[in-house]
Amino acid sequence: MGNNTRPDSMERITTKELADVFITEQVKEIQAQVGDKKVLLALSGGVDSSVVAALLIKAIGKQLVCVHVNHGLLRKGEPEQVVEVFRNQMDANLIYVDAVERFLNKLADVAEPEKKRKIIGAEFIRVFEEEARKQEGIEFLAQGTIYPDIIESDGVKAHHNVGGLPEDLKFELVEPLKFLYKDEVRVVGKALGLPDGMVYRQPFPGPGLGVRCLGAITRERLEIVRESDAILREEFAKNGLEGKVWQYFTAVPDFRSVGVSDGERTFAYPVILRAVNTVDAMTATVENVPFELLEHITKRITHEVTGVNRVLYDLTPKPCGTIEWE
Ligand SMILES: Nc1ncnc2c1ncn2[C@@H]1O[C@H](COP(=O)(O)OP(=O)(O)OP(=O)(O)O)[C@@H](O)[C@H]1O
Repeated sequence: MGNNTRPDSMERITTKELADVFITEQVKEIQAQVGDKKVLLALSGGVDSSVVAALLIKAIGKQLVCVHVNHGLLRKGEPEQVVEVFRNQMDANLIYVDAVERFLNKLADVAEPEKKRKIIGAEFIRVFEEEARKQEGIEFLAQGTIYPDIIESDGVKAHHNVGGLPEDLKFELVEPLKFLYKDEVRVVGKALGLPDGMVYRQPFPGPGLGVRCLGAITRERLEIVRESDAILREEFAKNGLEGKVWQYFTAVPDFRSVGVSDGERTFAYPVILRAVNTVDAMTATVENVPFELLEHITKRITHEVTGVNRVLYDLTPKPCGTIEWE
């Protein structure tokens, strides 16, 4: 597994120049490690795996096989962005797996949050394993392990990422970011030419929108979560809150309430807005979003998203709430 301690001499990567030096070094190391063999990577479109992908494309081009799984729980526009950036712009070897039906069928009628998370995690490994078995001659698995992942696991565990693959698919690991902190990963990503929307993306839970579509997931409510989240993100970006607020999203409960629209009774879902700031995710405070902006977002969501008749703003800090609802 190699050494897992960041060398004391390693300078913090804060500028493009430092990032370029890191990239040049890593390209050489990756080429030396991999030779002419093939490398597999699960590419979520999140910062870590995207930066690993861009680095490996630079080092070994089409010897890298990226697998992106659309499990139906990604944010609006995300799968399309992965295809656009990696397949169209970087000419990567990208396998796009449409597994939406498969995941949603498995999740039907499952309301318990931990059970939902387990199903999503297990199904992800199964889909990834199937794709891995279709490939010939893979010898390496690239992972977006970063230094906090190693610190959190005391350097003992190889990593949380695509752990869980069966024994016969235990490839040698390629982990070029394993000594970097998140801010350094972003600087490297920018130097590699990844779009800002990818490099500065806010944290997104592994099970995706699945834990924001509260209770048993339905296609109707999942669409409400996705569309309302897109409106919230658009408005935060327009109003200078993107990059300022640590995390913001919408959640949709599994009950409806009575409302009125054009003189007619409605019976529709509420959308909960959440916007929080934190340093270490152990505690969090609620962002003081201007009231007029909350009103504007409420108006847009209730007018533009079908099946919604109320919008609520979650004022709960952590503790006693958690950041996510499930
Ligand atoms: N939909 C997906 N398609 C392909 N790979 C995925 C997908 N979701 C997660 N992964 C893989 O699992 C890893 C861990 O996912 P997790 O959601 O915990 O994000 P992370 O550790 O913040 O990494 P990232 O920033 O790359 O998303 C990712 O780095 C990626 O390799």
